[in-house]
Order: sequence, then C-alpha cells, then structure tokens
Amino acid sequence: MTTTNPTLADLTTRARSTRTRPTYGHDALITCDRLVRIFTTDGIEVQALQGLDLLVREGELMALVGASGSGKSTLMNILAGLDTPTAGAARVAGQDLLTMTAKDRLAYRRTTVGFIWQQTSRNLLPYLTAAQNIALPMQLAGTRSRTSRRAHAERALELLELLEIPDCRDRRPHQMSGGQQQRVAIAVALANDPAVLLADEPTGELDSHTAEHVFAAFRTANERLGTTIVIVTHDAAVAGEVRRTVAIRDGRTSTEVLRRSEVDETTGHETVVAREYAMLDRAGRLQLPAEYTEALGMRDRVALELEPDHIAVRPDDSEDRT
Ligand SMILES: Nc1ncnc2c1ncn2[C@@H]1O[C@H](COP(=O)(O)OP(=O)(O)OP(=O)(O)O)[C@@H](O)[C@H]1O
Repeated sequence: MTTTNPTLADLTTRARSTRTRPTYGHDALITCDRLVRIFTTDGIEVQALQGLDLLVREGELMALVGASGSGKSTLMNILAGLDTPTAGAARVAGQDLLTMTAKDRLAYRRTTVGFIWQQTSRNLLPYLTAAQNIALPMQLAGTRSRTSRRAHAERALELLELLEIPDCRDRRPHQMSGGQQQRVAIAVALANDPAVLLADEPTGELDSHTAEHVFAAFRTANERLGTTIVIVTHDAAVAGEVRRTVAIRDGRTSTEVLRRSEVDETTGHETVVAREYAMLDRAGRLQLPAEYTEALGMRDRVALELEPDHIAVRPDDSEDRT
C-alpha cells in the first residue's frame, strides 16, 4: 500500500467534512452515547451500563427487553432524571442529562418526562382521587389559581376519557382494579404533556387480559398525543406488539427486532414480518447472539471475510488454534 502525504487542500477538505458531518443522534429525541454507569458498594464495582448506545426517534413506541440484571432499570432511571451516568452522554428532548443543574433536573422530571412504575401502589397517592392524582403534577409545575384549578380538572377528565376510564374520576386507588390504576398512572404521567413516557414493567403485576388494556392505553397516548414511549418489559405479548424491540445484554444494546406489516397483494391479508438486527457501534464492535456463537462453537477468535454484499464470520480454523 502506498501512502502519500496529504496536501493542505486535502486537510482543509477533511476538516470541513468532519465539521459538517451530523453528530451521532442529532435527529433523535433520546440519545444515549457510550453510556456507562458504575455502582460501587462495599468497595465492589458493578458496571450496570458498559457503553450503551441507543437512539429513539420522536413519536416511537418501543420496548426494551433483557435478562434480569442486564441494566434496563439503570437506563430508565437515568432517562427519568433520577440517576446520573458515570460517563458517556445522554440527551432527551435537547436536554443534556449529565450537565443539568438540580433546578433543570426538577423541571425536566416535572415536564419533559412522565414515569410509570411496575408497582401500581408507587404510581398514585392513595388518599387522592384519580382526578386529584392527575391534577397534582399540573399544580406542582404551574400556578394554583381558581381558573387553573378548573383547567386542571378539565384536563384530568380529558385524559381519563382518552384512556377510557372516565368512571374512575372520583375514585381513590383502592376503589380501582390494578389495570385501572395503571391507566390512571399513565394519565398522571401525561398530565404535563411530556415529550417522553418511560415505563418500567408497567404490566408486571397484571394478568394478561388486563395487561392488554394497559398496553392499549400506551398505544392511544402514542397515536393520539404523539408521545414517544419507551417500555421496559418481560411480557412477550407487549414486546411483540411494538414496531421496535431493543434487547440489552450486559449493559449494552445487543440486538433489535423491527416489525412491519405486509399486505399480500392477492389475498389482501396483512401479516407482521419481524426481522432481527445486531447493533454495530461506532468502533465497529458487534455483539453476536450467544445462540449463534454457541451453535458454531465460536469463541475468542473468529475468521472474517469481506464479501461483495456481506461480511462472513466463521469459526477459527487457523492451525495454531488451541
Ligand atoms: N443502586 C445500586 N447499587 C449497586 N448495584 C446496583 C444498583 N442498581 C443496580 N445495580 C446492579 O446493576 C446491574 C443492573 O441492574 P438493573 O436493575 O439495571 O437490571 P435490570 O435489567 O433492570 O434487572 P431486572 O429485570 O431484574 O429489574 C445489576 O447487577 C444490579 O445488581
């Protein structure tokens, strides 16, 4: 290979192209860039997030899945503004989650994101009615005048109607079913019209039929209000209902399943086609699914070949293989 010294004109062109190249995630609503979160307890370090990359576009409804301990809740707590990463970058709706002041963080939690927890009891105040629970975040974010109180009550009813639970307006949490409580929790989270709804196992305590109703409420919020929604779930039914499911493994995004509808031209039948992708990070790192590498006995070192339209990855067949 011959190398030539670049001319000044080459360097100028290169510098200009670097400057004009869009930054990673410039058009995403949520950008996680090499996110790291290390917890230290009793001198032992746990790397909960190990350089996680994730982009979520405005208007998406997506699911995050992964084994217990893979880092899902850690990521959600960071995106919710409840925890700060050790390193890397995280931006949501134009706000930098690492450099935010305490005051910005509070405003962020009140107006930019809405959060729904798995435990129904954690989402609502037990001594307030559904309408009062929904009005509370509006009161905390704004004024408490008589006109605003009327506006808050109207907005509460509007949200309860949208999520098909207007009957719950004057009921306290113990007078509602688990599914109704979670739908009210979604209304509470939507009260200040956030850009993003984050939900950590929102259907974890519910039976599958009730879970379907709760998931339908998320879909309504996404379709009717345009809210971007990220749901952490173990529920295969929920994960199978969204267009995009991202899997987290060992603190990194590993694979992604995209689903799209296809209509058969002759029969008119609509089927959902799902395809799995692996994530390639900017350093060129790729995490191969364990079942693929195990099936071919791949470990430590693999052979790579660049083909015209793909890269072949084969088990190590070198002579000094041990
Ligand atoms: N506050 C903390 N202090 C110490 N270690 C923590 C803390 N929070 C999480 N971890 C550790 O970080 C790793 C990731 O945990 P995390 O709760 O994010 O996983 P998860 O994917 O949400 O799991 P699950 O599905 O069981 O909720 C685990 O090893 C966990 O023990």
